[in-house]
Amino acid sequence: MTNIITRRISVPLLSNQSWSSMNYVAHKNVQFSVIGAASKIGSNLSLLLKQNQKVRHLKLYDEDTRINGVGIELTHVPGGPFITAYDSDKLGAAIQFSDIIVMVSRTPRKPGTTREQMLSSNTSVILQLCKALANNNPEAFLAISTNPINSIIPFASAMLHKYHCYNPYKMFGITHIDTARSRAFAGDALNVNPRDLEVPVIGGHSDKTIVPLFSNLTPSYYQVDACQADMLTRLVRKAGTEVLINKQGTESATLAMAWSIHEFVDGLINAICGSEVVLNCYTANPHYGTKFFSGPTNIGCYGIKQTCGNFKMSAYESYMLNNAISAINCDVAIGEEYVRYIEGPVKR
Ligand SMILES: NC(=O)c1ccc[n+]([C@@H]2O[C@H](COP(=O)([O-])OP(=O)(O)OC[C@H]3O[C@@H](n4cnc5c(N)ncnc54)[C@H](O)[C@@H]3O)[C@@H](O)[C@H]2O)c1
Ligand SMILES: O=C(O)C[C@H](O)C(=O)O
Repeated sequence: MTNIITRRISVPLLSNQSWSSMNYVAHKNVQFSVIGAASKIGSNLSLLLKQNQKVRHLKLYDEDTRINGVGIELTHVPGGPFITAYDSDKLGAAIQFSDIIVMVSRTPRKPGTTREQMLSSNTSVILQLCKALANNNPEAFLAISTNPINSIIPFASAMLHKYHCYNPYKMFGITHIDTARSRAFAGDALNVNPRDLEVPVIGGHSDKTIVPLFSNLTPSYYQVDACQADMLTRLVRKAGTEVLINKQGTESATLAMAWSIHEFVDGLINAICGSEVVLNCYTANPHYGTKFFSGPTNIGCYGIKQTCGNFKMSAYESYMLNNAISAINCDVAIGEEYVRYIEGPVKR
């Protein structure tokens, strides 16, 4: 694996102190595109968005023409946003004028594989989206849940940089499932309502790089001891694989994933509508010595206002973070390097 990293593509870095004093622009009734909307994640997410009062127009795209059936069915749910479905070669129209584009395609992993091994299966669909974004809507917020997040976001960022439309303030890798799981598991362990809990999760989105900070659990009168923290961390890191194995390889996490993507994008919608929000996501962030990093991120209507900075950590968490940093650096380099394999010189 090590030989791959011979030449790196540099993309501009975000400072974690940036954009702190931008004014709000009230901007309601968001237009939203879901790419990969015929899948279980995509259609469940679309159903949740159909009930989101802040969305005016929901555009559904999938390469699979069954997306038209999903679109028709959603029009039978009374009220909510106007629905349009797009298939095959209509990706450009599907993303044009949208404030937020969420990418949930393409290949999920099978038992026995790691997320890292998904890169070659999933770059082509990201490449298509980057081209369409450059040509049709470079100003949109772009949120991607396609695995492997740790490498796909650097790959997409380098691609958009090549197309002269990379905006690090508006590019998000969706890692919200890790906070959802951390809250759910901590709630069970403490026998409290998980919806009342917040757990920052930093690092990346893979077994070696998810670092939940149970020492920072809030409200702070709830505490987990060292033994519980170790057990919960292992559970969160293995949660995706556990779902995969118990669904007997037929699919990865889809329902909790649709729910958690909706909780995440609802926060992005609130940001676009003028609120300042803090959301867990994987973005450009050099603070920990990696180009990209996941953690609680402050977002406003123009995008990221401040990426996550320092946390007080237990010795156990610091140890895991150190290991995660070297793994993230490797994943980022592989993602950036993949641009050269897939594209060669820029063609538009
Ligand atoms: N970030 C996370 O926490 C997280 C969680 C779960 C799944 N995932 C990832 O999400 C991705 C999709 O997983 P899934 O279970 O929904 O897969 P799936 O196979 O159920 O669905 C994939 C969808 O992508 C569509 N698709 C394929 N090629 C396309 C193209 N060129 N353009 C548009 N759509 C296209 C397919 O038609 C299908 O509807 C995988 O990479 C998976 O690992 C990420
Ligand atoms: O584990 C997977 O492959 C899907 C996803 O990343 C998850 O965490 O459930």
